Amino acid sequence: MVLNPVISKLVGKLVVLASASPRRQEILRNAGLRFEVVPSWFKETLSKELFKAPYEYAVETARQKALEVARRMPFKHLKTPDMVIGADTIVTVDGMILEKPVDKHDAYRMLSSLSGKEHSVFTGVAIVLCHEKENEEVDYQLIDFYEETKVKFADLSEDMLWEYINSGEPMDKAGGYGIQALGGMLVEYVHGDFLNVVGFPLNHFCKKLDVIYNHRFLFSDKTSESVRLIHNCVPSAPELTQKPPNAREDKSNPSSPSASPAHKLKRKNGNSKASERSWTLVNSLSKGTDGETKLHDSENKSTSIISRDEGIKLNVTAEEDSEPKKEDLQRIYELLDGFKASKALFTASKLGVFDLLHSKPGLDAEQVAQEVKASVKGAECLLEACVSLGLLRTKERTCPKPAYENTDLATGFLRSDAGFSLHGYIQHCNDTLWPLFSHLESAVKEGTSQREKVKKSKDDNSQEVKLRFMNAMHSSAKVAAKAIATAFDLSSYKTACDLGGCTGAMAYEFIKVHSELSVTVFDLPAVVELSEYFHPQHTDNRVSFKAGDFFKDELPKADLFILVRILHDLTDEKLHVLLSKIAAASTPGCGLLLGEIFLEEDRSGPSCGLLQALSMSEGKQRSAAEYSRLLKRHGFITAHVKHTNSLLGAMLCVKAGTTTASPAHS
Ligand SMILES: O=c1[nH]cc([C@@H]2O[C@H](COP(=O)(O)OP(=O)(O)OP(=O)(O)O)[C@@H](O)[C@H]2O)c(=O)[nH]1
Repeated sequence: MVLNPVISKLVGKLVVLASASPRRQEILRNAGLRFEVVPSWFKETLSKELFKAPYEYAVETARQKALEVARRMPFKHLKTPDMVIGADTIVTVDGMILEKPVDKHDAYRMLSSLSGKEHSVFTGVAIVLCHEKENEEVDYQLIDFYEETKVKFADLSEDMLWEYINSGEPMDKAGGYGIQALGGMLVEYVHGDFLNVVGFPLNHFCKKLDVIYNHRFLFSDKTSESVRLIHNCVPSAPELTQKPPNAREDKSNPSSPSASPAHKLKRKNGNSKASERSWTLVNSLSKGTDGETKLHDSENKSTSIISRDEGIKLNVTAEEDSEPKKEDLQRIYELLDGFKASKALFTASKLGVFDLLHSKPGLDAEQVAQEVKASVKGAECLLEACVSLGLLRTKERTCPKPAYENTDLATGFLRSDAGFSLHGYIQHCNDTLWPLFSHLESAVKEGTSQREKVKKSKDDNSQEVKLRFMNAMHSSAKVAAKAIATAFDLSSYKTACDLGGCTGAMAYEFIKVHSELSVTVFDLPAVVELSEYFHPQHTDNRVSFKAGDFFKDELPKADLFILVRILHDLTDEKLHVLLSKIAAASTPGCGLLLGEIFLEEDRSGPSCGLLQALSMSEGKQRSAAEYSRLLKRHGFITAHVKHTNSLLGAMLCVKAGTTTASPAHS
């Protein structure tokens, strides 16, 4: 086996790592593999006593992790990966399976059981190969394996143990240690693959790839014994989480895997950290009616009920006066204080603090106060708050008064003349969104936007107000423009029309990255008139502006229509009016490129989209699949969806019909 050719077989394929483990990502990245990370939502709830050997448990967990992602992606991400890789690492000692400790005491229990002894580390790996069939169904083929490494720990004194535990390192690691870091100091010897202990057996994986690709038994030969069509062979996770009717708990034997209730339980169940914790101290387990399993946690005095198909349904806590957890309190206070942080940012931006400290870094509070015409006390508080928010930092100097300067964040985004300045958008947040949100309670009760309640000043229609709004749109468009413009290969398109393109921020970025493209910005006459304030110094005649109303007027001819942050503002009704006009102006093969915040399919996030919806006057936030369905009704078939580095996702759709242009995925 030669490594590089093996990895290079995967070039151009959509390889997905179904793991949140940073170590797995690093191991594979260092090996030169290009992949996307989609952490698995599989809840590690398999009953350990169902498996004859510990490695079977690790392999089955790895399979379920990978399959969950392989099954989810065509629906959630609207793309089918070529390969999904899942892994699960466990440690076994004295017949017990150790996973990641749930708290310091659990870590102590694990590490003291490893002290002075040899133990085994197993990593189960599952490779799921996805084959899309013509009818859009997907066939899955599964290859799995495991690797064992023996590790011997030195005798660990109590002091050593606690010092290590207090370093925090054990908490997200199988067996409670990280061999690659401080944990390496506890180890006397390693027999076998070191990377297997860290979380991924790279060598064995490459050998498997070699077999898959170089021996050509997989993609071409579906009858191979090594390949399994998963619906024939893999029990679903709920089946595996049930105890067999005759399974007995051997509580008398401490080495029996079933003796420790923690082994039967998963730490990852439930959505919240609170429910994760309540799993960990469970110390009795009883079978209820209707296939429910009840878990009694005597220490936390709580009962959790697991149903056959749903995982945890309920978590009833009997006593509520226990110490609140620090992270929970922190999270709540972060939310409570969110508005204060926003307002501190708005104020510092409005007073010009970031511009001032860019031109004169190292001023103290008194000097800043003088320059921005504020009180010394007020400036001092504001500057300190900005330091705590990571927007400013204090410069080291001998003088007793702290001297302030911008952090990279402020330099990059908060200066009014920064390339990606959000100054205009911050002003919009302060002047328009902030007052709207102060009426949120009525907005929610009445189900209407509160725009008319926000006091209108008589010059609301003034040029200055319009320019301020355009500036806000301009700054947020500039930040997202590159990600949208480069999301797909658009080389087959020569003319584009950016509908509602405002100042042309998007259009100028598009022509920068697509040398053959010309873009017409189509917007309302008042917008087009003011857009010249925003044109770059050296305008390019590949960008032109056309005034019109896209609901009423004829649209310019183009072979690519661009709609960035337009559709979420429209009701379904208006959206159909606009889409039918675009469809009428498009010929088969024409593209429609959407830039929007795409909600999760279950509408559980992202919060930036859901929070924005709270102040929207009409329209609604939608998921990529929803947009895709709406566009399909107008003959646009979704070609690709891309989750970009910016807040916006990108979706490229193509007008159906006989076509000459066929855009490729970049
Ligand atoms: O010496 C080390 N041993 C183990 C680890 C890390 O431990 C975890 C094992 O946990 P698991 O297999 O359940 O994987 P997760 O981290 O939960 O990620 P998934 O999303 O894949 O479930 C793993 O991260 C190892 O890397 C270590 O770092 N050093």
